[in-house]
Amino acid sequence: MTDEELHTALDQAALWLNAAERVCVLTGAGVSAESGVPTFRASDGLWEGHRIEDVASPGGFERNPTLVWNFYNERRANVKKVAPNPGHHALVELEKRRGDRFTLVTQNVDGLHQAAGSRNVLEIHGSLRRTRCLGCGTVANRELEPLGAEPRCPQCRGQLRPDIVWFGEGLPDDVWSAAMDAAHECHVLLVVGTSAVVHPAASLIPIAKRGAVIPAKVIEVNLTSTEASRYADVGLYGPSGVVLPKLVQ
Ligand SMILES: CC(C)NC(=O)[C@H](Cc1c[nH]c2ccccc12)NC(=O)[C@H](CCCC/N=C(/NCCC(=O)O)S[C@H]1O[C@H](COP(=O)(O)OP(=O)(O)OC[C@H]2O[C@@H](n3cnc4c(N)ncnc43)[C@H](O)[C@@H]2O)[C@@H](O)[C@H]1O)NC(=O)OCc1ccccc1
Ligand SMILES: [Zn+2]
Repeated sequence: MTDEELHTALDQAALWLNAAERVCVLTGAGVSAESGVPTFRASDGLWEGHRIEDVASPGGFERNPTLVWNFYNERRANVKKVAPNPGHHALVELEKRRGDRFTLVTQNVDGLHQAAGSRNVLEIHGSLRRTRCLGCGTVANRELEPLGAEPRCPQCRGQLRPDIVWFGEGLPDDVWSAAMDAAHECHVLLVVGTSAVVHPAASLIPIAKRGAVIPAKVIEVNLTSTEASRYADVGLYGPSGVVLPKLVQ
């Protein structure tokens, strides 16, 4: 996208954003790429030669919990080394201007939105920072402290798993229904750094497009066109760490 084209698209997007009463944002791995968190696509969906769907799945955990915990401990250790980027901070600024008429729905489990200062964040795929006990069900915030290959529950010594939504698992009802409501009621949906391939997360885009009262304006921010592009009213193609600060300035 030429600078001229990006400039024109930014003007249009800013107009819709400023006119919108309710704003919803959907983010994916791309918003954290400039912080040094690898995206799924960047690794061709593979980790150490394993298809991510195999590692990030209940079956994978049953077969080899140590392998799965190594996968997540490696990602926890990496997130501990990185910081939010200007894209995360721009979304914090956007929320400040909107207060409770702003909802940030993220597919990311890295917690970088909250680390940047975002408040109304819906983690529809869970978080690297939480564990869930398969014995007593306790969900605990363990931040990014090292957890070892097979962590046990401090309460009941039960087996712990990451509090993350794996492939083939349903999303947490309360968080998912809040996300659907936010998409349904928004006037602008900002879709940032997602390939929009994974479901049901990607279905938030057509939900917003249908809209409760009026169809939402969909603004896509990505390095390239995606499965979401057919719903986009305007596309801002460039690194989100560069484009988002321009959009909210
Ligand atoms: C692969 C896909 C086709 N498969 C699915 O969607 C499956 C199956 C399925 C269900 N319904 C369907 C309908 C159609 C087809 C398939 C399905 N869905 C499920 O299994 C879901 C669960 C899905 C959630 C899985 N967990 C994740 N994450 C946590 C784990 C973990 O993280 O370890 S999904 C995970 O992958 C997805 C990766 O996508 P992105 O984040 O978009 O990242 P990606 O790398 O793909 O793209 C990055 C983008 O950024 C851009 N980019 C890069 N750098 C930048 C930059 N600098 N700036 C801007 N943009 C940038 C790139 O261009 C690119 O576009 C995210 O959602 C992420 O959270 N569960 C379920 O259906 O359960 C049933 C059920 C229902 C009810 C009750 C019981 C059971
Ligand atoms: Zn327990």
